[in-house]
Amino acid sequence: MADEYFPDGRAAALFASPDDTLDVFRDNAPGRRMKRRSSVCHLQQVAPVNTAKEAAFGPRTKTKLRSEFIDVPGTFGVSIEEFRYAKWKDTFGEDVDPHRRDSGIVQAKHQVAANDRCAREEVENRIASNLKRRPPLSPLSEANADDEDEKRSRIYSPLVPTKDATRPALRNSKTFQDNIPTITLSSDTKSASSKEISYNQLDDSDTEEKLKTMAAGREKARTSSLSSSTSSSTRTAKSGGLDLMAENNCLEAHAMFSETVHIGGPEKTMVISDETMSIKPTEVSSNFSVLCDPDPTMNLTHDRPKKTSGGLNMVFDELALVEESIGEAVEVKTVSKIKKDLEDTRLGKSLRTPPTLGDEDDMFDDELIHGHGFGKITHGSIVTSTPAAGVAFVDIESYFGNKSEADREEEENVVQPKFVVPTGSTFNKLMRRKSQAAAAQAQVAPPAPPPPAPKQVPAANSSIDCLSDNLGRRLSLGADEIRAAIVAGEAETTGILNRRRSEIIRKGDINPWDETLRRRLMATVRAPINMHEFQERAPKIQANRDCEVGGEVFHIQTLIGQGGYAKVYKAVNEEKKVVAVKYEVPSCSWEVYICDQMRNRLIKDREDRVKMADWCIMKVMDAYVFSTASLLVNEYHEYGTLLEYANSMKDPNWHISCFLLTQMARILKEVHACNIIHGDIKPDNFMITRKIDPNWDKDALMSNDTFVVKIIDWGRAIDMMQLKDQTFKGRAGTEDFDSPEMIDGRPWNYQADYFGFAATMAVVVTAKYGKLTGSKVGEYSLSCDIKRRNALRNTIFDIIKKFLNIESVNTLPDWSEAIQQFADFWETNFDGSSWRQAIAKFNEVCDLAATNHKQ
Ligand SMILES: Nc1ncnc2c1ncn2[C@@H]1O[C@H](COP(=O)(O)OP(=O)(O)OP(=O)(O)O)[C@@H](O)[C@H]1O
Repeated sequence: MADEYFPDGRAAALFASPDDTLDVFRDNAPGRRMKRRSSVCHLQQVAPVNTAKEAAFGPRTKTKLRSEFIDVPGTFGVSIEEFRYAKWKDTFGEDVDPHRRDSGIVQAKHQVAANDRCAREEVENRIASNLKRRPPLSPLSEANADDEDEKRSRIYSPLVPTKDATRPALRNSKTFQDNIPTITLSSDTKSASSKEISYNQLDDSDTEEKLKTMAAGREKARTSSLSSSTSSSTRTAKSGGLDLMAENNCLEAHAMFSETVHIGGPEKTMVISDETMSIKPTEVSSNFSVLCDPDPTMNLTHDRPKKTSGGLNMVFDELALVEESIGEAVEVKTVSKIKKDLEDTRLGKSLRTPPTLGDEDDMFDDELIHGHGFGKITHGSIVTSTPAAGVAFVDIESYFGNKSEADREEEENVVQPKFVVPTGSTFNKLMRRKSQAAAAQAQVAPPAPPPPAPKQVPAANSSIDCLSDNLGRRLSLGADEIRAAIVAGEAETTGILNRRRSEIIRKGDINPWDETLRRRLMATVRAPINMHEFQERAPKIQANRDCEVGGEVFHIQTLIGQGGYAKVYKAVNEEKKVVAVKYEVPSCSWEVYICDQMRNRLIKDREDRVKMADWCIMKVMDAYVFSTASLLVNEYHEYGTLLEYANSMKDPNWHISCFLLTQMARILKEVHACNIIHGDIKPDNFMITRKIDPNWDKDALMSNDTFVVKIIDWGRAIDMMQLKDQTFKGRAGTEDFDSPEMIDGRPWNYQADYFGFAATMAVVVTAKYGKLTGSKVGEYSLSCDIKRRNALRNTIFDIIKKFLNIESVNTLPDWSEAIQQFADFWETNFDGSSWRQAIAKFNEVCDLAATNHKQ
């Protein structure tokens, strides 16, 4: 192509290194995701085009390198290695050694010797012959070179140079120059040692000259590099197997800094972390999140592998499979295609194939052999909002430094269990809620006698066994504690047993949380600008420690929340701003995507919605997505969640309830209008963002300037934009927040949020979870004890009834009607002085929460 487009022979000058050629295929078209990840391209993508005079990188931009090379329009000439190195130096307030600006390890000048020229010729011949041998690559396949296989075959540099990275180059003395052995590098690593390497060194003046020309522009730089017959490229060679950096006497630097090193065949990936280096085969990991159905009629044997906490709440049921119907006709073409693909994936006996219960033995054998998916659950699988597919297995407990169940049991054999079950009511709350670390802190429960030791629990009861495991997964409590609670009669088992049959996603039905589906949907839009992806393992995170991610240092202060899927820490960033860092295992780029989409769709063509987006929708400031976990940096909200508010405010004035519920309904109306189902609406997923201004009056109810709640936790959201009218079957997964449709096994989509809203209303007004009653549409209700004196009582009951008894996906209630009901009531019954009293009380509770969170 180069020859075709540059017939005057300039091609050789323009494409001096293989990476230059790769740049040609860079797919940077607007609206498309950046595919190519060579260092330069990556930099081009991440570096903002800076039209201002000020350097654009980071708060403490001291590194000249940035302003010279990165912060210029077009941004060429600096490798990611240098950028990382510069950032690393910057954390110590240091600049980059000018001698190292070019390749990182450039040393004394090397006079080009005759044998160097020969070596270069040989190298070029080799490239030419390699190119001839290989079938021509289409531009498209080059552009897609960032696909999974290609990624696996790369090695990524550590974020900071290893300790060896700063040692001087091995060959830098003048005397050495005369005796330089000549070795030619080849992609054939086996024979590489027998080949000759050509060393090509630059001296300081050369480096300076190069820096200038690079800053002046790529074209000039290339021309000058041709004339001086030296290459300033530090970028890595790929397909041709040649890395011209070898010419720069940087072989060792390459190994340490290079973003990509190929070793052996494509099946081998060398992963370099900060301290370790291991070679592991490509892992195709699948986690289809299959749970054990607690139904004893499933004939599960007791010697089956024991499950511990983790996994997701989907059960494949053999009866359902027999009477399987493929679900509803899918109208949208993309949906049917996706659906077919998903089915193919399953039927194609891939690792994602959910085993039927009829093949249960095989299923276990198979997975134990392969050591993935279901087999993983036996080791204590991951609880996640995102069904984990394609990620290496990570035991969340050990990841967070907790003990495995096996370890615990071993310990229990030696020491008597000492955990204390809190009193009934508090414990039952614990059983129902997952995310209440902060609330729990505030409540000091009196100790109760220890429950019977887990060993004494009749293990033969598979139903209870499985049930406890299900609870363990759902509620993030230790299975032992739950089992003990069940034996002690403290756990609510009936409701769960009743709901058992709905824990099914039948073969052929779309799983809205399927990772493949999510990836396809994500691939249709550009990646969120604030998402930074890394192939390395995530750094561990601990309170009172600093944590460096993507060149940014956070001082982690305390754990402020722990959900089933993540731990949330309060942290301080480099700008001394307090932030919330959500550490999720495995990594969840979906939440970043959906927040980004939600915001974009909300404000699209609607300037007036920006405020609402800012106040009401979780905004991910930065997302660091690693291979094992993700860190989402969000604004920190000191006033806690609606759950904490409800706990502190037992009998709230109707004004404040009406104010909060109306805001929730208004937000959800917009969420649905953006074709997004949140999927996990509950009081602990609404953060209180600010106190209520005592000057706000009657019109505050419907104003766009008075929002005080924000929806967080979008990990279970469903993007209906492309799944238009699609329905699902199966449970959403949060105990007490599964809608009647899920329980009945009826098709659902937006009903999940209607029910979540109804259940949240009950908590906000009564500080208790309502229990779902009734067994068919028309009869469903929530048993919640709203005080008779609460003037809003009837309105709330009316809305609950409507939202719980939705005939079908085609008769979804209108949010506007519910909002209007609240507004009408407010209008008729508003009393200024009660409202002000209610505000004072609300603000008091906020202050209390803020004080608690500070401690
Ligand atoms: N930005 C924030 N500021 C303050 N606290 C927060 C913030 N984000 C989350 N939290 C706290 O952490 C808890 C858990 O967060 P989140 O719901 O995102 O995690 P999760 O693991 O997805 O939870 P769940 O199991 O409820 O789905 C929240 O309920 C809240 O108490």
